[in-house]
Amino acid sequence: MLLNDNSIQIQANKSSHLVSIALPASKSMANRALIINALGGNKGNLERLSEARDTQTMHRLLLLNEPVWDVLDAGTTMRFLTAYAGVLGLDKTLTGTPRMQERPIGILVDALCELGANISYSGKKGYPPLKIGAFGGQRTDSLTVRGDISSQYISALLMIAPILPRGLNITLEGKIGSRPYIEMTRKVMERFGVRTFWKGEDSIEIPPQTYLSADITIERDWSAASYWYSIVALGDGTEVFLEDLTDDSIQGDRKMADLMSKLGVETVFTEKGAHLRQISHNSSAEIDFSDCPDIAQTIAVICAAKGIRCVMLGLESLRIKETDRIAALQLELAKIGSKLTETRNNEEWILEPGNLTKPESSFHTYHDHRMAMAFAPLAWKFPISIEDPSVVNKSYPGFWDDLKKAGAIIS
Ligand SMILES: O=C(O)C1=C[C@@H](OP(=O)(O)O)[C@@H](O)[C@H](O)C1
Ligand SMILES: C=C(OP(=O)(O)O)C(=O)O
Repeated sequence: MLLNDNSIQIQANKSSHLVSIALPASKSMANRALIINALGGNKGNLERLSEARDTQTMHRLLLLNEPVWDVLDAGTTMRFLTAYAGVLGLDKTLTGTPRMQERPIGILVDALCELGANISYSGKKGYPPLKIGAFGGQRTDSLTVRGDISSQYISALLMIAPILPRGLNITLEGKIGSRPYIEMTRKVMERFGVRTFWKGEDSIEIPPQTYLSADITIERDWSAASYWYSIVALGDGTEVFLEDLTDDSIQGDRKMADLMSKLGVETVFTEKGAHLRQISHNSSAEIDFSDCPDIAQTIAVICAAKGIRCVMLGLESLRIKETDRIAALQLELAKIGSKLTETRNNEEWILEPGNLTKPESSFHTYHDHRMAMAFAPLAWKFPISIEDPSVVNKSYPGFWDDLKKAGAIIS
């Protein structure tokens, strides 16, 4: 489907049926595999690379011998390429969308410069665009980095660490958010023959090592799966089979299956994938999203639409993603009568569901793929319209076509 319109109308067919969906591959896993494979001389074989724009951009830029790398709106691509170009001493300007230029990167740049990289800011200090130059040789083998802003800085440092002559010791300071993404990085590194070691709770040692060649199949995306849990939860009678989605995933968003067992969806894993079916749900929930920030929007909409009061914790990082996701949720949830209120300064938010009797039906997406996909399942409750549908291309370009397979009429 060509997606150039400013908005689409969606009306769901509510008859009971089973739909089988091939989710896109995980852009997080794919972007790690691409960087690591490049650091190892591109000897590995990566199967099922994600069609997500973030991954396509990473792939293209790594092959592109040009002075300017434009990552568009891809956070991992920006952070991972900064570390990659920084330690390889590539002469590059790294830039991105206006929003990317508001997403902080100072913690990573400071760490890389301490290590010996030559990186300066072309615009505002602490933010892209960045100008990268020659690597001045390794100046230290230990760094202390804040863990409470973005785990992507830590993943970026982890991946370049083994190629440093003296290796690296990274000590993390403060609360560590998105920890499963750090573990995903360690696991993908391990598939390429490189070992890293936790020294206590907050310190990781990476001895100097060589990345080996590896054949890797990228896992299906658990963050993308979350929208199908929502469709099953809201679409009484719709059952979904998610092909090749695995129980023993390296993705933290695998947690969706456990959370949804209390919020109205049962998961049965088979050799071929995951079967989702609606079950009864609790009337309230308390969920900490520190480990899985990308499914917060999906769950907020599910709770709002099913009348579940939800205490939401660990949402701090949402303010610096593709948009300020807390502000965006507050505005859009209000249209369906729900209130999201901050109760403890930056620590706890309460979602009070309203009733869906007179909902507004037109939703803004704020350049954020997850706003579009989190609100789309509401079409299984009432006809809706979603602004800027092509925003989904960042992680899930086939989303609207898959929705049609599930009986949605999209115009
Ligand atoms: O490393 C990754 O692949 C990601 C880490 C998370 O970001 P933060 O670490 O900034 O929370 C997540 O929100 C993002 O979608 C992908
Ligand atoms: C936050 C996200 O991505 P990134 O930070 O890589 O832009 C996301 O996909 O939800």
